[in-house]
Amino acid sequence: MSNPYILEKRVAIAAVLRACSLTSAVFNNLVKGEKLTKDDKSPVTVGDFAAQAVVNTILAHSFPDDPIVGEEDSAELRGESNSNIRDRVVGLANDSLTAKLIEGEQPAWGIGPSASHSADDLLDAIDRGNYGGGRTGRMWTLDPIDGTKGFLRGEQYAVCLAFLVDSKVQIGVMGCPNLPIDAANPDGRRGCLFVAVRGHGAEQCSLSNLHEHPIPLRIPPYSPSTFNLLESVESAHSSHGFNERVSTALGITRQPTRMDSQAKYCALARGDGGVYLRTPTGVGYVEKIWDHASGSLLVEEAGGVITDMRGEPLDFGLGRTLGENFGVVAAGKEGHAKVIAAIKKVKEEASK
Ligand SMILES: Nc1ncnc2c1ncn2[C@@H]1O[C@H](COP(=O)(O)OS(=O)(=O)O)[C@@H](OP(=O)(O)O)[C@H]1O
Ligand SMILES: [Mg+2]
Ligand SMILES: [Mg+2]
Ligand SMILES: [Mg+2]
Repeated sequence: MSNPYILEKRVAIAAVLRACSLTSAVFNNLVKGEKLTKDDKSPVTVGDFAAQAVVNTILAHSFPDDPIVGEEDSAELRGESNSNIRDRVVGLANDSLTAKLIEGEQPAWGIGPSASHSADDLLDAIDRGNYGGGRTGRMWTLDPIDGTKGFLRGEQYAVCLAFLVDSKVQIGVMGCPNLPIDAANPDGRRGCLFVAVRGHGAEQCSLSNLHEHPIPLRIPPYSPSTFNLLESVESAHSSHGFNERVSTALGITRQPTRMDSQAKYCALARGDGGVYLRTPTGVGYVEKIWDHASGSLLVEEAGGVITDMRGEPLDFGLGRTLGENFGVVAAGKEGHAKVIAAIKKVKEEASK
């Protein structure tokens, strides 16, 4: 069957590409004071706000009735005390939206030299991401910069956009500006785009040229000598201690790969690492749908399996969070079954 969501895919790719150019430019010119701290103490930069404004503006042009669950909102930008940050966000978003069209892009998508927007329009565009989520209908979810801490360190981050129908992810697009194109050549060229369409597979190509080196993604069969963990850099986001016990139970000898953001799902999908393992740190944090939606489809379309730590499917239909899931395990089929069994064993030992 052909992909029924061709336009959604093309628009999503255009939006993520523009957001990636924006975030790369922000990183190269980030100046002190362009970062805020949110109520949960996590950082947010002008790049996160501007990228959300750009993606949501583009989505609103093609799909005006589609709701969006986006990570950021504009409240902090509306106060006078942050007017310098607001001006910078507006400037960055307009630079991105008005950049010249590249092959395949359409002016009707709200982009191109005449697509400048007012500050109010762009703040409202950010707030189009305030949708509460839900079980039925069409919906998008966006993480304009996933791994903001990695972004600030100059390490891995990802612009992540997913399209869902009846709470099932149909399209996942992820831009990873700092990820090496060839995992075997970590010092080589960087910047990858990952695209997954349900029932139609997953592929990687270069961010700077979509026709360059498109590679279909397939998670390789389980192999004990190469299998290892992909885990968060931040120990507050995934329990490194629990993960280590799972690793020992599995007899893994390789060190874990610590990487920020959903770039971990991308690495897994191209066979660079064995299992994405995210285990709660015990602070009652509930995972957000935008942190996993696009990555989950990438893994599934690369032939893998993704569940929570109990083996339950991720439920994207409960609102803005994965309210009933506990941790995340994603791997090839055989590796996934082994990891779920190892988690069970570690938990049983801990409760003795
Ligand atoms: N306590 C806690 N537990 C679990 N997850 C949390 C927690 N706090 C934050 N977050 C979310 O983690 C997102 C960053 O993704 P990763 O953890 O995979 O990357 S990192 O290595 O930790 O940077 C990060 O996404 P961004 O805010 O988009 O960077 C958060 O949504
Ligand atoms: Mg995130
Ligand atoms: Mg984010
Ligand atoms: Mg954040």
